[in-house]
Amino acid sequence: MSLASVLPLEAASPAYICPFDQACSYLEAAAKELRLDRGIIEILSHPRKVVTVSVPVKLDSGEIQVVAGHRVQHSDVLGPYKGGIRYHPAVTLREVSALAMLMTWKCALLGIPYGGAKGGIAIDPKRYSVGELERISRRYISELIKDIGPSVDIPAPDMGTSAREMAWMMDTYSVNVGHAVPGVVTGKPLSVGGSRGREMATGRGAMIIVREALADQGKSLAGVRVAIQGFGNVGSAAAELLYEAGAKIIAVSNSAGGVFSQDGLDIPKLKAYAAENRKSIVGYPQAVAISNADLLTLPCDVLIPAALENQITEENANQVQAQIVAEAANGPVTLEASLSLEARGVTVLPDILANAGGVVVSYLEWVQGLSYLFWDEERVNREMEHLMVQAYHQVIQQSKKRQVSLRLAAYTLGVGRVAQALTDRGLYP
Ligand SMILES: NC(=O)C1=CN([C@@H]2O[C@H](COP(=O)(O)OP(=O)(O)OC[C@H]3O[C@@H](n4cnc5c(N)ncnc54)[C@H](OP(=O)(O)O)[C@@H]3O)[C@@H](O)[C@H]2O)C=CC1
Ligand SMILES: O=C(O)CCC(=O)C(=O)O
Repeated sequence: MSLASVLPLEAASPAYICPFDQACSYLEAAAKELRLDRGIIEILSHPRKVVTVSVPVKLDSGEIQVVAGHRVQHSDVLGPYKGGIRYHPAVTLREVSALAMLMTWKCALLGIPYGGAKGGIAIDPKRYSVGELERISRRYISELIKDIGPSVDIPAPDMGTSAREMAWMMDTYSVNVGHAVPGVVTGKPLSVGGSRGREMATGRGAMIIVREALADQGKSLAGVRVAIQGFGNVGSAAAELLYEAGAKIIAVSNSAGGVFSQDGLDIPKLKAYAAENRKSIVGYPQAVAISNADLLTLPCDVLIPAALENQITEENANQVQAQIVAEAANGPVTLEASLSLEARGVTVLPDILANAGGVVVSYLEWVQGLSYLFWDEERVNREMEHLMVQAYHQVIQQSKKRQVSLRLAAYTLGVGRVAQALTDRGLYP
């Protein structure tokens, strides 16, 4: 039985690519390669717990609106559930379920003692005031109070959320239980027990993985031409760090479109422009305007999709000109597109590896909080880099040993570790 029979069907256009079906296909492929028992696959293809809550919010106008909030806990075989909370209009239960499953494999691949979860609310945060977002965040977490906790399920930021929302959530949880519980969320501001380095962590992790992949091809970051889709937390941090390392960032984009410069964008100037223009990069004077679709097919060495799922599909995969595609977003390349890119010799660095820097520093934040001892940024970055480089080499080794793609190598490692723990714990009926 697949989850399709458990999750309600959501509005589907003919072009709809179900993220949960994609996630299950990856699981199936890894399980086949590992010759896993059907019973184990059955367990792992179902989230352990799916919670949907109604979140009533009083808008500034006085009107009451009710939005749906989800939290999907895929697996806690290796430790507490872990994963971000997304605020985006396209959030669906199937998407959140897929992202929760990816978190399970990501944490296992990186060797951090967590399971996988994800949360989401189908709102466009740009359409709400700060006060409304605070009320939504607090009510959502109040509704989930019995399902989360520092040793149960630890949320973190994802698209549309940041340290600000994590502080509200930490406060709401703490007030509910009667004492401060910083460990209930990660990605918090430093003032309430956040970790140095968390804000840049996902982008930094992506930069490290790209650097390692280039090194394997006898190249360095210096002078490499990079295009980045998405200029939010992940995309802008990756752009900044790659720029500092000497790469030429020739294009970046956000939901409104992109900017391109043949000679490379001045990323600090572009960030300053975005800060002055309510995060918008559109209209940046020292570049040419391009569309998101154009960005993906630019001639460049490295393409970093750092926004939404399903951006590179069967439709445009054969137009991608980059030699390396680093999935800083979750699920930006579909299964079919991945196969098509790999068949052309393009290196696809899979999401559960390329964007794991965020959850690794979340783990380091949690460890620091639990031990009441906070590190300087240099130490946080060093510990993160160690885990990222180690995972990268494990994936490369696995890929060579099994003669499979990097994605399948990463999945076999993640899925294999969870399956092993499941069997050792005796949870396999
Ligand atoms: N934050 C984290 O620590 C982690 C995030 N990720 C993944 O990285 C991705 C990005 O997350 P994050 O940077 O945190 O999110 P943010 O909300 O900070 O930024 C998202 C960026 O994507 C842009 N965007 C949205 N829709 C589109 C579109 N249709 N085309 C092009 N760009 C678009 C946004 O543009 P605009 O500002 O105009 O809306 C914004 O620039 C997600 O897939 C997330 O799951 C993975 C691991 C950890
Ligand atoms: O930092 C975390 O705990 C989770 C980050 C996340 O949601 C992700 O890696 O997709």
